[in-house]
Amino acid sequence: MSRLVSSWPKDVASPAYPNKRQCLSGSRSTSPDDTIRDQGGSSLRHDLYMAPTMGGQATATSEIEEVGDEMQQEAIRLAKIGENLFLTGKAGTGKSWATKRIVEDFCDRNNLIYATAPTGIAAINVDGTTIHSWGKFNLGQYYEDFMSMMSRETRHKIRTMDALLIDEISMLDGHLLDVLECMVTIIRCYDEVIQRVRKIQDESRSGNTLVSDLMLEMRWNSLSENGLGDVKAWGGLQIVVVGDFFQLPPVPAGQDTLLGISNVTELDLKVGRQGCYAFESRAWMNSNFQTVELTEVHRQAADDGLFEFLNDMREGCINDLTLKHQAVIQSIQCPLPKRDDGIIPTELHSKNAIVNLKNKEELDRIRHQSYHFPSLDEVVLDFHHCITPFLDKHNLKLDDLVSDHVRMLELLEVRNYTSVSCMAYDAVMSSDAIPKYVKNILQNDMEELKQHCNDNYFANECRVADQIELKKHAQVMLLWNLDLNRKLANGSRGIVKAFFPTEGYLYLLKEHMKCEDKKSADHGYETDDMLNERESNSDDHATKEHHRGKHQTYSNNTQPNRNPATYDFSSVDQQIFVEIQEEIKRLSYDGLKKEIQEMEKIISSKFTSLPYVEFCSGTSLLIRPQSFSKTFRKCGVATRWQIPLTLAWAITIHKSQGMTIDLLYVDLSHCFAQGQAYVACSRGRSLDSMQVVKFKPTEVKTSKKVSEFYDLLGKGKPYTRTWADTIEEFDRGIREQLHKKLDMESTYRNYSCDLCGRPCVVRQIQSNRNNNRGKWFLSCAGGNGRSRGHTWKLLPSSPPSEEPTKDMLCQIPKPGVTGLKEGAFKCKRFVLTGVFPSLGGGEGLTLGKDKLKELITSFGGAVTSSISGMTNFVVVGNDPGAKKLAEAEKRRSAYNRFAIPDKHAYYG
Ligand SMILES: Nc1ncnc2c1ncn2[C@@H]1O[C@H](COP(=O)(O)OP(=O)(O)OP(=O)(O)O)[C@@H](O)[C@H]1O
Repeated sequence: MSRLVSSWPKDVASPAYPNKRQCLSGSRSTSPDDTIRDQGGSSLRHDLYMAPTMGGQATATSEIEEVGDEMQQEAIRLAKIGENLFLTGKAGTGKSWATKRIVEDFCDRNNLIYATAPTGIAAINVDGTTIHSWGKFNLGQYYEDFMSMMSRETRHKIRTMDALLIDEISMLDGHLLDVLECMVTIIRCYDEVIQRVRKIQDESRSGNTLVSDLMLEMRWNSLSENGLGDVKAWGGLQIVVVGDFFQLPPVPAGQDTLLGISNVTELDLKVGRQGCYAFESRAWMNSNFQTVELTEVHRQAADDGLFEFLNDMREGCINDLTLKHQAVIQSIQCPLPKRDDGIIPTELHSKNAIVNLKNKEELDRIRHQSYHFPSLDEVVLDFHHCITPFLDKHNLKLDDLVSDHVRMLELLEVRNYTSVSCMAYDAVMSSDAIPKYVKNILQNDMEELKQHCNDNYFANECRVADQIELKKHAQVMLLWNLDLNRKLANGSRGIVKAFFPTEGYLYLLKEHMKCEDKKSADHGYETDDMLNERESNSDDHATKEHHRGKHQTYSNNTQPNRNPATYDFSSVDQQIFVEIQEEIKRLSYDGLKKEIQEMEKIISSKFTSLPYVEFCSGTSLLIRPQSFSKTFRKCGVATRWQIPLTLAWAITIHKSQGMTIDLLYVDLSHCFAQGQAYVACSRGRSLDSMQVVKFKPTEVKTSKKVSEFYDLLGKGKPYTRTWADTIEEFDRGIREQLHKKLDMESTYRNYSCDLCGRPCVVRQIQSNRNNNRGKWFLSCAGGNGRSRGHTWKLLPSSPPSEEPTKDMLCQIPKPGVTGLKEGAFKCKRFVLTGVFPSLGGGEGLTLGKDKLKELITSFGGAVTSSISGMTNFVVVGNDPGAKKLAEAEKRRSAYNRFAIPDKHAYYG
C-alpha cells in the first residue's frame, strides 16, 4: 500500500483556470421569475433560500477549474492506469471534485465505471446511484438470502463493468463491503465457484448459521484451500473508494431482537450488530489500495485560520486550546449580520427534534393555509416465525383461516388498508380452531412488539414524523430516494408549490389507465379490465381467487367505488394540472397499475390532498405517502405510511455531509456521533460566513480507531483489526447483558407490587428519552405500571450483594407535602417533560418525575405520557423534550384534532 502526500503548499491559492465545463451536480440560478410574489413579506426570502444548497451542493460554478491540483491529478492518473485507489483527505480538499473527473475520464475512454455511495444524497453528489440499488440487492440488516442478490441483470453488469467507485466510504459498513466483495468475486468467477456455493447453501439450510456468513468464511478459507486462492479480490474488478473516515461513521445496526417474543432464541441475537468501518473489512486488506491524500484546501480558501482549526478538530486536537484556536472560536461565535437580500443562513443541528422546532418556527411565519398529514402506523407480527409453529402443531392451514376471514370482511364491506399479515393475525385470533393458550401467547407477542415499536421505532427512530404540517411555499426536503436520475433522493431540497386533491390524482391515473387499456385492446391484447370481466362472469370463485392472488383481491375488492365519471378540477391551477398529467404519462403500464393500487390504499385512510413540490433539480412532482418500515428479525415489521417530506429551513448534520454551504449557522448542542461536530463546521467556507453556537471543545468526538488507522497509513502499515473482532466484542456485550438480566431477575424475584401485591418483573428501558436507555427498572407484572400507581422503580445498575429490601430501592415521598387541597387537580390531565432535579431527578433520571407524578395523582390529577387535546397542563423541567414542547406549542395554536388509529393499526 503506498501513500502519496501533496507537495502543494497550503497557503498558495490554486491558479484560476477558466470555467469550460459546468459543474456536474449543477446549480440552477434563481431567475427573477422564480421569485414568489403573492405571499407578502417573507416570500422573497423563502424562495431565495433555496439557492445556496441546490442539489446538496452550494458550489459556485464560476470557481470550478478544468484542471485539479497536483494530488487530484495524481488520483485521476492512478485511476486511469487501473490501480485500486483510496482517495482521502480533509473535508473540502476536493475529493468529490476529483471523483467526478475520474468518472468523466472513464466515460471519455468508453470504460464502464459505476459511481455509487451509501446514501442517496451522496450518490447524487457524484451523479451516481446508491450502493444498494447498484447491487440490486435487498440486504436489510442481516444478509440472509445471499443467492437472491445475483439476478441475471446484476451478474451481467458486474461481469462487464471496468470499475466500481464508492464515495463517502466512511459511511459504508465494513461487513457490507466484505459481502459486496464476495458477491462481485463470485459473479466474476461464477463458473469456478457456483457449485461450491450451492453446496454451502444446502449445508446452511440444515444448520443455523447465516448463508452469507458461511459464504464469507468460505471466500477467505475453504475456497483458497480448494485451489481458488488465486482468485483476486473483487474478482479483478478495479475499485476506487473515496472519503474521509474522520467524518460520519456507518450507522450501527442495533440489537433489535432483545424482545421477549416467543420462539426467539439467543442465537437470533447474534445477527444484531454494530456498524464497523470499511477499513476493518477483509476486502479492504486484500484490495491493495494506492492511497492518495488530498491536502490542499478548496472550500475554505480564505486565509483566516479556519482550515487549520478544522484540521485540529478533525483529529481531536482541540482539548488544549491555543491562542489561534481561541481566536477562531471567538470569531465563529459572533452572530451573522442580517442581509439586505433576505437570504437567511442554512441551519445545522445535531438532532431531528431541534431541527423540527426551528422549522416549525419558520413555517408559522408563512401566512398560507396549513395542511396536516397524520401518518398511518402499523405493526405486524412475523407470521412465519410466531404463528406457523402453532398452526403446524394443530394441523391447521393459515390459508383456510385467512380466506374465511377475508370473505367475512368483504361481506361487511370493511374498508381498511392493512396487510395480509394483519388479516392473518385477526383470523387466527378470531378462529375457534386455535386454542386459547396459543392466542394468549400471540397476543403477548403482539403487545410486546407494539410496545417496542411505539417506544422506539415510531417515537424516535423512524425518520419521518407522525404528524406533518405543510403550507404553500414551505421549504422541504425529500426523505425518500424517488428517482436518482432526476436527482430526487433522500436529502433533495424543494419548495411546496401547491396541494392537489388525492381523489383527483387517482381519477387522472384511472383515466390514463383507461386510455392505455384501450390502446392495448386496439392492438388485440387482453387488458386487466377485460380479465376482471371474464372472471366475474365465471361461477368458479375459488378459481378466481387463486388466479388473482389473495392480497390483490383483498385490497381491490374492499374499496368503495372510486370511479367517478368526472372530477371537478376547477380549483386546481391549470399549469400544475398539466404538469401532473405529463408526469402520469411518464409511468410505465406496471408503474401506473402499482400507483393506482397504492393510491387506493392511501385514499382509504387520511391523505385527502398531496403536496406538489418543485425541487432544486428543476423537477416538480406530486408527493404521495411511502412506507417507512423496520423489520425486527423473527418478530415482525413496523411500518409508517407518511408523505416522505420534512421541513428544511434547518437540517440535521447527518444530512449535510458532502455539502458546501455559503451561509451557515451551526448549533453543536447534543452532538452524539464521532466526527459530527467536524462535519458540521467544515461545511462553511469562511469565518465571516458562518456562526457556530454551543461549541464545547470537549464535545468534539473523534474515533480512536480512525486515528489509529490514519497513523498506520502514514507509516505505510496495514490496519489488521477486522469487523469480526468488532462483532465478537458486540456478541460478548450482548451475552454479558443477558447474564446481567438473569442476575437481576434472580435478585429481585421476591419483590411484589406495592399496590396490587402481584409479582414484579425486572426490565430494561428501551427508549433513549432522557438518556435512560439500558437502565434497569422493577415494575408490576400485572398493572399498567406507573400511570396507575403500580410499582415502577429504577434499580441500581448492578444487583446489590445481599438480598434487597424495600429501603434499598428508590423511595418516593408520601403525598401531602404541599399546601394544596385534596382533589385540587381533579379531572385535570398533566404531561411532564424534562428532568426535575429539585425532586431528586438528575442526569436524565426519571426519579424526580416519578415523585411529581405521585404528587399530582395524590391530588386527583392524571398524568399522561403524550400531549393530546385533553391535556390541561404541560409541566416543563430541565432539558425538556423538544418534540413535546413543539406539540404543546402546536396545541396552543388551537390545533385540537385526534388522529384516530385504524382498527388494524395496532398503534397507541
Ligand atoms: N481543483 C479545484 N478547483 C477549484 N475548486 C475546487 C477544486 N476542487 C474542489 N473545489 C471546490 O471546493 C469545494 C469542496 O470540494 P469537494 O466538495 O469536492 O470537497 P470534499 O473533499 O469532497 O469535501 P467533503 O469531504 O466535505 O465532502 C467545492 O465547492 C468544489 O467545487
